[in-house]
Amino acid sequence: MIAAHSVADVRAAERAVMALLPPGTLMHRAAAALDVECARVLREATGGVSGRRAVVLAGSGDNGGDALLAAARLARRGVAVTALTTSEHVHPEGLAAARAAGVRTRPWQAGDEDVCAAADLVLDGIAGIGGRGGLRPVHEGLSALDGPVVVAVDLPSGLDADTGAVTGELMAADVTVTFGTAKPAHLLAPAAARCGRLVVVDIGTTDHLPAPAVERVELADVAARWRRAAPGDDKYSRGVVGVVAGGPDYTGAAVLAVEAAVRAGAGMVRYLGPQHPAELVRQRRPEVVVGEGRVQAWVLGPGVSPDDPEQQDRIRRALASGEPAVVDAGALAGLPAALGPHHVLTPHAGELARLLGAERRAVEADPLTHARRVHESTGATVLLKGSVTTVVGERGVLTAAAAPTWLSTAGAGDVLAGVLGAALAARPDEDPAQVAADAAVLHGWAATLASAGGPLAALDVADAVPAALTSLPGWAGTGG
Ligand SMILES: NC(=O)C1=CN([C@@H]2O[C@H](COP(=O)(O)OP(=O)(O)OC[C@H]3O[C@@H](n4cnc5c(N)ncnc54)[C@H](O)[C@@H]3O)[C@@H](O)[C@H]2O)[C@@H](O)CC1
Ligand SMILES: Nc1ncnc2c1ncn2[C@@H]1O[C@H](COP(=O)(O)OP(=O)(O)O)[C@@H](O)[C@H]1O
Ligand SMILES: [K+]
Repeated sequence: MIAAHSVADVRAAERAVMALLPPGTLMHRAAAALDVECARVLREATGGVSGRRAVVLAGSGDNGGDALLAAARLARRGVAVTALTTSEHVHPEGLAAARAAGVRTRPWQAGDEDVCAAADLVLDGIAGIGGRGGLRPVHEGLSALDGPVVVAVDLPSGLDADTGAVTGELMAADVTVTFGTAKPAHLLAPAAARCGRLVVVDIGTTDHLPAPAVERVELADVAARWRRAAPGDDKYSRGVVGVVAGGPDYTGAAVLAVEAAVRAGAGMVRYLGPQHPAELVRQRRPEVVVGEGRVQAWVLGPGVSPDDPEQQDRIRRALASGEPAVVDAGALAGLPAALGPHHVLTPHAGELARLLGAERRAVEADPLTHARRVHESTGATVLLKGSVTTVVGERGVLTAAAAPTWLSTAGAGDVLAGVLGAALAARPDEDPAQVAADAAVLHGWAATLASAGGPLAALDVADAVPAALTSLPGWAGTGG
């Protein structure tokens, strides 16, 4: 798990530690880590450090102070450093240290993108956790910078650290060096993709940080939590999944959701739907029972039309049953007023936008804020799909990343719904958001195996789930 803390919590932890240390200690720790990372990156990119050219961009806040102190250290290693200040007021001690070490310093001027482009490395210290709104117009040209390695101090300047919203131009980083803990923007879409490799540096604040605001679930976490079949189990205790999916138009969604639930370890799968998809489901998976009966969790909506009265009636009854449910695709169309955290809504950005009456583009620019809005207005757990999947539940925010981009293929969402249904049925007493994030991580890992770097078919993702489970790091050591 990678933990990220809110700006308010980071500032409080830094205040607590600073009260115990000589002034400037934390900034010097940050600068020392930046210096080491910049030297590493320069060596990787150019084969050396001394004699290489670096441009350091330094803004008005402490982020600029970190950058200037790092500039001084790099200059002492023999790097030719130019510091361009982007504000009239920059950290005085940092500026003095940089000048004393031989750094050339001057204010940023129009056209300085070219100076940056000619460098081996650019260190972005324009703004950190106090920044937002994207690069200022005068620096916007940096968004097209091509050539030098870019290292961001704390985060690419202009990102909103708490939400990961991208509301303007940014200079994407190859490496981001952050202090004390990750910030939500490092883990959330769309910001995470602009941060490059993330390096979290311990500056002594760890013991002063509360519970994280956002957690990224990793493969080892899934291995530790995924429910195994135990000697005392029978098919009912392992969890029966009821699938209401498919219709006259979308028969395949039923097959995909059912296949995924079976492969993810459901004790039994019941299918409810019209005759044609039911026949296809039976052909593909003779294990499935067609018809009503008791279930431990529901998968509702893949391939269901909003105008299909029989399927919509089954969905309504399932939502009112009190059992946990995955609420996907056609089940998102007419949500009842009474939803709870055991209902896991699984929209993609377009579906979430429709739920809110918002623009899809607005959701994509700030997925967390929009997912949170749906969680707050419905009471349901919200799993928003995308290159990073964001889960908002009662106890906080979880993310699943690292799915291959080839997963953006028709039917992949139906497979996720089935995997999640099996997990909810098997883990009835756990936080549904945690279960949902685990399912999304497993789904992404199964896609990685199915893809092997190339195109994949959604059904292959479902079929890769058992191998994905057994290849999780720590699976064997944790009872599998
Ligand atoms: N407090 C501490 O002791 C520590 C702070 N650290 C550094 O301090 C930073 C936070 O410092 P600050 O609170 O001064 O905040 P920033 O350094 O992020 O600066 C905020 C200022 O930047 C300007 N700004 C905001 N958005 C901008 C944009 N889009 N473009 C250009 N300028 C913009 C505004 O004038 C704002 O007041 C962290 O990101 C980290 O780099 C580190 O040194 C670790 C220890
Ligand atoms: N760019 C991407 N990189 C990685 N995974 C993605 C990307 N875009 C979408 N996904 C994942 O692919 C799946 C697509 O689901 P969905 O949009 O519901 O498709 P469908 O409705 O066709 O089944 C989701 O699990 C989503 O998180
Ligand atoms: K920065």
